[in-house]
Amino acid sequence: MALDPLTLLTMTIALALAVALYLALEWRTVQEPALLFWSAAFALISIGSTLALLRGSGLLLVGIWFANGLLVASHWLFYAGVARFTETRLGRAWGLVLVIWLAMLLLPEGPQWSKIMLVVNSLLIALITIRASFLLRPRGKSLGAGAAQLRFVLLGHGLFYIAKTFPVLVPGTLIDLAAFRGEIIQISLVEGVMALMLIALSMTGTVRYRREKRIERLAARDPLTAMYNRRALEARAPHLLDAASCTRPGALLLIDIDNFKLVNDLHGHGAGDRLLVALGEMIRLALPEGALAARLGGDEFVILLRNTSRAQIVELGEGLRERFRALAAVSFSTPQAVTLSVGATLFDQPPASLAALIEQGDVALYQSKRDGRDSIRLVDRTAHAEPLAG
Ligand SMILES: Nc1nc2c(ncn2[C@@H]2O[C@H](COP(=O)(O)OP(=O)(O)OP(=O)(O)O)[C@@H](O)[C@H]2O)c(=O)[nH]1
Repeated sequence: MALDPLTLLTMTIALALAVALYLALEWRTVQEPALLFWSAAFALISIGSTLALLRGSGLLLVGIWFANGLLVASHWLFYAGVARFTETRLGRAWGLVLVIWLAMLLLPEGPQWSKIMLVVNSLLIALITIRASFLLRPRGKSLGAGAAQLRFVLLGHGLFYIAKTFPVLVPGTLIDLAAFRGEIIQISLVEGVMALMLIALSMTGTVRYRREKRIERLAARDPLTAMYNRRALEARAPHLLDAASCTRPGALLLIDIDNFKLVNDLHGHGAGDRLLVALGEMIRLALPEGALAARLGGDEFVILLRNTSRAQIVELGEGLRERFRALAAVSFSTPQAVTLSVGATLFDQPPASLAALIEQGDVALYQSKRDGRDSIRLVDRTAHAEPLAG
């Protein structure tokens, strides 16, 4: 069954309106501004297609030139949305597209002008759409699977609009925008309906993918220090722990603030929070390449090292201990010094689990606390273990 242009146009109006509403609702949940641009773009397509119905009543300026112009404007909004999504600045030159569109409102009617209108319109849409697809190319960090889909859908849509200009330029091709007749119009409408669905699907996919990644990132982080939390460490540790061997031992450093409660009690919880953030930053800056760090909770932090040695553990632990002691001393006055205790364990066999390793670290940490705090205790569990170091 062949669908006539009017039926296709009516389908376009309904579909574009539904997509505009859907994207607006999606925006309410996701709060991604690109969705608002895209929703407005689909609303414009719906308005433009409704106006296009008026050409049958002889309202050619509104029904053809203005309606087709809205199609250009809607693609421009697609592009603005993609620019927002990819955090790209829109150049001023892109405003020219709207100027050309306004200028086209002045075109007189007639089949020849229909052709010129169609070519200029198509090239503008192709330019905008291909540029939008270009913005979605992978750069450094991936924009995700949804963005890759959107990129190819927009590219295909742009190439279709370029291809559309070729038959228009062949002498004798029938294009009568006023009577709404001709094969190109028919093909354009079918492509339009398909593109509407594909673009809308890939747009929501793009935004949802980013949202899921953001939620994943947030779920992996401790909100105060932005370090990995225990769950994130558990997910990432096995890779590092399994790499331990006699020639490439691994280590865990369990770090706990001494007398931290005094900071909270005497200077307020906010001061305690600032100290935790400062320690997190200190750890982050001291972290060797390939190491992992996390805040386990409260005032307890952990570092996992790969391919390390006793000397490296002591150097790292002592460095942190000294810097933290100096920082706490100048920041807060307390009856007892606010310092760091570090319990470390060196291993050359993959441990049974991260929890088991943390338990071993706890034993060393307890020794430090019991012996007066402000120190590092190391338990060497390698085959060539030397006596405990202090
Ligand atoms: N400011 C702040 N305090 C916290 C946070 N989480 C836990 N705490 C506090 O950290 C303190 C940790 O307690 P402990 O480790 O037993 O106290 P401590 O004074 O460091 O004692 P030692 O470790 O034995 O030296 C408690 O007072 C908790 O209320 C947080 O996110 N922010």
